[in-house]
Amino acid sequence: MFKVFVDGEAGTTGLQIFERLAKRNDLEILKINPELRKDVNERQKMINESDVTFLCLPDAASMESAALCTNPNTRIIDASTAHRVNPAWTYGMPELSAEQREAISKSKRIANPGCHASGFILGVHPLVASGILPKSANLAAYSITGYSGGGKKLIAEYEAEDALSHKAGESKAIMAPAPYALALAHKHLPEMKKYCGLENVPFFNPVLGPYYKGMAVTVAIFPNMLSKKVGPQDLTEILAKHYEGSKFVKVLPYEAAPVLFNGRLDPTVCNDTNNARIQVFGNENIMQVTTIIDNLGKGASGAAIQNMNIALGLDETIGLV
Ligand SMILES: NC(=O)C1=CN([C@@H]2O[C@H](COP(=O)(O)OP(=O)(O)OC[C@H]3O[C@@H](n4cnc5c(N)ncnc54)[C@H](OP(=O)(O)O)[C@@H]3O)[C@@H](O)[C@H]2O)C=CC1
Ligand SMILES: CC(=O)N[C@@H](CCC(=O)OP(=O)(O)O)C(=O)O
Repeated sequence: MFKVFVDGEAGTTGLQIFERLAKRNDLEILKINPELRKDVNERQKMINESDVTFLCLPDAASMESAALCTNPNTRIIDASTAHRVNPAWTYGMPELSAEQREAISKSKRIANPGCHASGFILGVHPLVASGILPKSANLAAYSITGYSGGGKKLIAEYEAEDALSHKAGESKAIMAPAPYALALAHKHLPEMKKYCGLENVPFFNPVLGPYYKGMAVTVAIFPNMLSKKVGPQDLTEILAKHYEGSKFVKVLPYEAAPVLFNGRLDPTVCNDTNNARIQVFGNENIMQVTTIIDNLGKGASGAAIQNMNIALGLDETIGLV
């Protein structure tokens, strides 16, 4: 039976991975003494005893843990930003291509994608790969996210007693959507650029909402960016062809007048699943590609489990909905 260790199991991502693993009877979960969970020697022992170790830690601690691994058979799946554009690691997005899936299945070092980056890349990569969107395109995107994306610290801020309570006529900054990363240097930009094959760093504006989880990443597409004249129906077909047969990525049909939640987009529709839903909106004069995921699902823990399944040669859907 494969042995699995979660380094950082007390954190937001770690806890979700741990909960998903606990339901499985095909794996043995290595448990660390909670009092020793930050002890380097104890972590080193667990990592080297495991067939798979998930790193659910801040970047510096992830790099430290990766360096502790000396067992050549241990596969490391890192949820942090530390190794995502490091060529010695495999980017954990099997939906990029058959080659990427194959690379993940053979890799001992897998970098799990960032949540915003997952939404962006799933929507943009197939358009670049098909040639319809040139690599030189200057893209602009925004992403609406729940506060769990910021881990324990942000959750505590949003869930502080009374933080989200609201009376009519009373304004509270925390109740309003909050754009951040305003220096336009968000930490997911390098992976977005690299794995979409873009020449230029995109404009990217994440917006934090006063709700726990769920994410919608939207990219603007102007006709003069494209290599030939196409409309939203054509972009939908390119995306649908790329994700044909995908277990988790669904491309919704194009509708000129989409049926949405009271006329609005619902960033929570993929919550508690490992699914991504992509839809193209607009008309032939201006379009947008929107990808919805659970930031803790396909944006973190779900993707990590999917990568583990592939790396262990198992059915990629085991333990995931
Ligand atoms: N939340 C999300 O949506 C996503 C998060 N990620 C990434 O996953 C990683 C974990 O994030 P998240 O779960 O949100 O963060 P949290 O802050 O919720 O959890 C991090 C955990 O790591 C523990 N930790 C910190 N330093 C060490 C150390 N030196 N040794 C052992 N444990 C340590 C913390 O301990 P303590 O409990 O004492 O604070 C905490 O339990 C980060 O790199 C994050 O960027 C990736 C995708 C999405
Ligand atoms: C709401 C919020 O703060 N979200 C985090 C991203 C969460 C994520 O994907 O994390 P890593 O790239 O660190 O793995 C952010 O935008 O920095």
